[in-house]
Amino acid sequence: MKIKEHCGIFATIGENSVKYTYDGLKLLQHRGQESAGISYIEDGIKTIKGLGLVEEALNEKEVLQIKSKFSIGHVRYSTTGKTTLQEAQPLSNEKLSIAFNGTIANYFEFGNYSTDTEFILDFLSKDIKEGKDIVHAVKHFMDIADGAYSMVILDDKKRVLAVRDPKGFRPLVMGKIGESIVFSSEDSAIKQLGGKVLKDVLPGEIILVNPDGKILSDKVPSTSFHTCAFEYIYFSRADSKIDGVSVYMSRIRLGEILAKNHPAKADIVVPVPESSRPIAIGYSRESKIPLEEALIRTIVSKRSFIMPTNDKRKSVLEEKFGIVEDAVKGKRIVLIDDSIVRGNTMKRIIMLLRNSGAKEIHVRVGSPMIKYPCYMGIDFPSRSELIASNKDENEIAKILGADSIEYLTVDEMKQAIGRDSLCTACFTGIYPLKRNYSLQVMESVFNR
Ligand SMILES: O=P(O)(O)OC[C@H]1O[C@H](OP(=O)(O)OP(=O)(O)O)[C@H](O)[C@@H]1O
Ligand SMILES: NC(=O)CC[C@H](N)C(=O)O
Ligand code: SF4
Ligand SMILES: [Mg+2]
Repeated sequence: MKIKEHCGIFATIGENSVKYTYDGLKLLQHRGQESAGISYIEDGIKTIKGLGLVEEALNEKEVLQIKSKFSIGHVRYSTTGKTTLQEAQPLSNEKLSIAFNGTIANYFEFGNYSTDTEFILDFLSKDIKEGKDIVHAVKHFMDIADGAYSMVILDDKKRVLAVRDPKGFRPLVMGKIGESIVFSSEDSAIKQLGGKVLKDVLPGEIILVNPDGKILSDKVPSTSFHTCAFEYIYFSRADSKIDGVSVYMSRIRLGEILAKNHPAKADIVVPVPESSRPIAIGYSRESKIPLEEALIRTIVSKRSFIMPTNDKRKSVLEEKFGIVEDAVKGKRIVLIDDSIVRGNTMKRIIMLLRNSGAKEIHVRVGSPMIKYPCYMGIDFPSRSELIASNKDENEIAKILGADSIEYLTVDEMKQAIGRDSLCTACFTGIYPLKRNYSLQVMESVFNR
C-alpha cells in the first residue's frame, strides 16, 4: 500500500476564469490523480467532473467554451469515501460548491456521511438555509470542525471564498493573473500561468471575493501554526514556496543534513525519482560522493503513493522505474528517498539494484520514521500499514533487503526545513488537533 495525499484546489474570479482554473488543475496534478472537476456560474452553479487525470476527466474543448467569470476546481486524492464520480469534487448543490483539501478528523461525529466534504457541504448549507450569511456559516464550521482544511467555495451569488484552517496544515495561496484573482494550493501553478503571487492565505483566514472583485478578509484566532511537514518532504512541487519557505531548498538541506549526520561509505549517490532528487543533490554535495541518476523514471509513470488502492500503487511501481545497469554494477550505493511509508517503493528499487549487480545498498531517508497515522489530509490511517510503526532500523533494513538504513530525526528535519511551526504527528504521535482522539477509534473510522 502507498500513502495517498492531499488534493489540489484552484479558483479564478475574472476573465478567462474557467481556462485558468482548468490549466491550474493540470499544474496541480501531482496533488491528486483520482478525479478532477470544475464548478462555475452560468444561470446558477454548474459542475462538470470526471474520473482520472485532468485531461481524462474533463473535455478540454468543452471546458474552454465556458465563458463564466467565476470558477473553482479540484483534483482529488481521497482520504475519505471512495473514488467514485459522485464523491469527486467540487461537491455542489444549488447554493454552494466546495473544493476541499484536507481531512476533517471529527466528521464522523456529525452523522453518517460518505466523505468529509459531504459533511462540510451539508453543514454550511444548513446554516445558510437558516439565514446565516456565508462568512458566519464558515466561522461556525471552523468552530466545530477539527483537522485540516484548505478550501475554496463558490456560492450562487457569484462569491468565492478561500479558507485555511487555524493550524494552517495545508497550503493555500492567493494571486493575480492579469486582472483575475486566483487561489491555488501552490504558488508554482500561479507563477507558471504568468501570474503574480500576492500572499499565502493565513491560518484561520477567510477571504471573500465579491462578484465585482472587492476583497474582504476575516480571521478566526490561530493559536499555533502546524503546516504539514510532508508538504515539504514529498507532496508539493519542488518549485513551490509554502509560507515563504522554498520546497526545493528545504529538500537540498534535508540531503545535506542527512549526509552530515548519517554518512555512508559508498561510490555513488542514487536518488529514487522523482521527489527525492533535490535531497540526493544535497547529500552528494555535502558528502562529495558523486550523484548518479541510475534510476530512470518512465514517461508514463504517475505518483504511486497517491493511487487509491494497493494494486494500483504496485502496478504504477512496476512501470515507473528503469535502471542503468552499467552505472550500478559492482558499486556501493547510497540510495536516497524522501520518505518510506509502506516500503513498497524501496522494496522494489532494492530488488532492481541487486538484480543489476549493486555491491552494497545503504538507504538514507530524508524524513524521520513514520510511525503514526495521519488524519489531517494524508491517507495512511492505520499503524498496521506503516513499515516503521513497530520496527527498528535493523528490522526494516532486513525486510527491504538493504545493507543499512538511517532516517533523519525530527529535529534534523525541522532544522533542514527551517521551520518549527510544522505538524510532525506521523513521526511523533503528537497530534496538533483540538482534541485527543483514541487511535483505535480513528483507525476503525478511517479504515476504508
Ligand atoms: O514507502 P512507500 O509506501 O512506497 O511510499 C513512499 C514513496 O512514495 C512516494 O513516491 P511517489 O511514487 O508517490 O511519487 P514521486 O514520483 O513524486 O516520488 C515517495 O516519494 C516515496 O518514493
Ligand atoms: N486529499 C484530500 O484533500 C482529500 C479531500 C477529502 N478528504 C476527500 O476525501 O475527498
Ligand atoms: S501527520 Fe504527518 S502527513 Fe499528516 S499532516 Fe502531520 S506531518 Fe503531515
Ligand atoms: Mg517517490
